[in-house]
Amino acid sequence: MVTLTREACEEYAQEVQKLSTKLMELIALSLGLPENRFNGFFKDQTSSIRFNHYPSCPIPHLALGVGQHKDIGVLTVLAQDDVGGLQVRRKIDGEWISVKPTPDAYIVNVGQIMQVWSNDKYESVEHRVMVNSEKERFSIPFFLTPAHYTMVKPLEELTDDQNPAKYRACNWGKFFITRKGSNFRKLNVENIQFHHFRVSNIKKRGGVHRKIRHLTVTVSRHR
Ligand SMILES: O=C(O)CCC(=O)C(=O)O
Ligand SMILES: [Fe+2]
Repeated sequence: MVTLTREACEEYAQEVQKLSTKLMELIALSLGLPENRFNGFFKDQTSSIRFNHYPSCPIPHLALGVGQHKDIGVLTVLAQDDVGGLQVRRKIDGEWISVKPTPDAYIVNVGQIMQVWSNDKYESVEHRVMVNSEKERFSIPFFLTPAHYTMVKPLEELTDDQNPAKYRACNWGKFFITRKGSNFRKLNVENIQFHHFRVSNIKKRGGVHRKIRHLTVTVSRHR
């Protein structure tokens, strides 16, 4: 039995938000942008935290952990215990690769908004969670998402004639509401995705960009 107080959750949210701001500054620099380039998007951010509990199951492959998906936000900062179960999909062969839990480390997933902002320079990774046959598992993802009024589109500094925008603009608030409202209702229909806003028929020009899909960040935790 785990007891969480509101104060502990709020304090945790504030700290992980600060970490996310720092990560966004580093990502901005990695894209050749000013350190504070993303700050404005998060003034009225809609970020959220989820507390996941995965009970054990003697027949894990018949149990639903979390089905395959790509996170839709900007970044996900995931704290997990030492049980394991998170798997990422290797793009070249579609193989599911287990992410071994590293003590005192977060898993940072690139979300689809980051993919759009960077015009595919960063790429969101598909992942899923398998449950464990003996042990229950806990994880706490922090989903960094921008203000609801943000129009999500490739940053102008990262596009030009040689490298045109690969996505049309999309209002984050509307996208989120549409997705939430349709979730799990129509299992045979793909939920709204950012790739639906991809501009079709863009000719590939120039070289292949290096894709950055998955980061592991080690942080010291206050005990
Ligand atoms: O529990 C995990 O390791 C990941 C959960 C997840 O992918 C999600 O909540 O989006
Ligand atoms: Fe996820």
